[in-house]
Amino acid sequence: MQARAGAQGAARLKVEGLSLSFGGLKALRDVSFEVEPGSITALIGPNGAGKTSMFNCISGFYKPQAGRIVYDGADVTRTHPPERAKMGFARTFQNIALFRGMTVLDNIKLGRHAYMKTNLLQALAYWGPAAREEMELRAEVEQRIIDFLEINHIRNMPVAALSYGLQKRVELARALAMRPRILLLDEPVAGMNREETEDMARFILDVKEEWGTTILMVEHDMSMVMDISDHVVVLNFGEVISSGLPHEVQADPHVAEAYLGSGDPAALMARLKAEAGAA
Ligand SMILES: Nc1ncnc2c1ncn2[C@@H]1O[C@H](COP(=O)(O)OP(=O)(O)OP(=O)(O)O)[C@@H](O)[C@H]1O
Repeated sequence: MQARAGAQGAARLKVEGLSLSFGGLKALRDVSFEVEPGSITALIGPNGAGKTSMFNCISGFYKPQAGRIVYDGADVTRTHPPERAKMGFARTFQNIALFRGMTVLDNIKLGRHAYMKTNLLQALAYWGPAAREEMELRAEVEQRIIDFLEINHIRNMPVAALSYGLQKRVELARALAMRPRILLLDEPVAGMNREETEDMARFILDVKEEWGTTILMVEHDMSMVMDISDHVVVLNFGEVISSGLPHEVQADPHVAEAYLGSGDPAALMARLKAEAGAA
């Protein structure tokens, strides 16, 4: 399949007994879960549950005091973010991290180049045809991503001129340009209206289905999480309190308790759906 050629095979991620403290505060306590290759796994939980801390451990920004992060069988716990990027990790950020004055296309190109040690012009001069082939392949992948995410019409526009929803889409494009084996999405639909949320949910599903990429996302929009996830992990006060299929987690009284302070799953879903509808 043409689109699948952009990805390099889905990765399996295992988090084993991870603990992280900030001084006396335990942000994560003995957290374990697994992200199956080619799945969409959602990490959810109330504010302060430890989701961002977990994400930062997985992408290498935080070093946990205990536990391991195992990527396709290799312990990557102590590796730095650029090394993880080379291994196939790519992420988006809660607050969009794009170069606002630059065009969409240049931002997408930077996603790839940021992690290259060699300056591209030098590479061209010294390696000649091999480097040119790599550049051509990269341009082809970039164009495929632009077509895939339906952003061809804005490719030469500066990011600052785009709507919030489109900026989030460009961030996804930039992450995809790294040809990731695992994509980490930090609140991909936060701040979006309903239509933008539905578009983004469709693109995330398409990335999984057409590229076969493993996806782990942190997200507060419960109806979107329940619609597109294969597996949901729930954190509360730094601990995993539930995990399973979306409908299993939805029916788990521990989850309702954590969000609502009551053990009534039906009341929880009614509230979360109302919140999603109001967004
Ligand atoms: N850099 C930090 N220094 C000190 N404490 C921190 C730091 N980052 C997070 N914490 C604390 O760790 C706990 C977990 O926070 P974290 O941001 O991981 O939760 P979260 O689930 O992502 O929350 P939210 O949904 O509000 O983003 C919180 O009590 C938070 O105050």
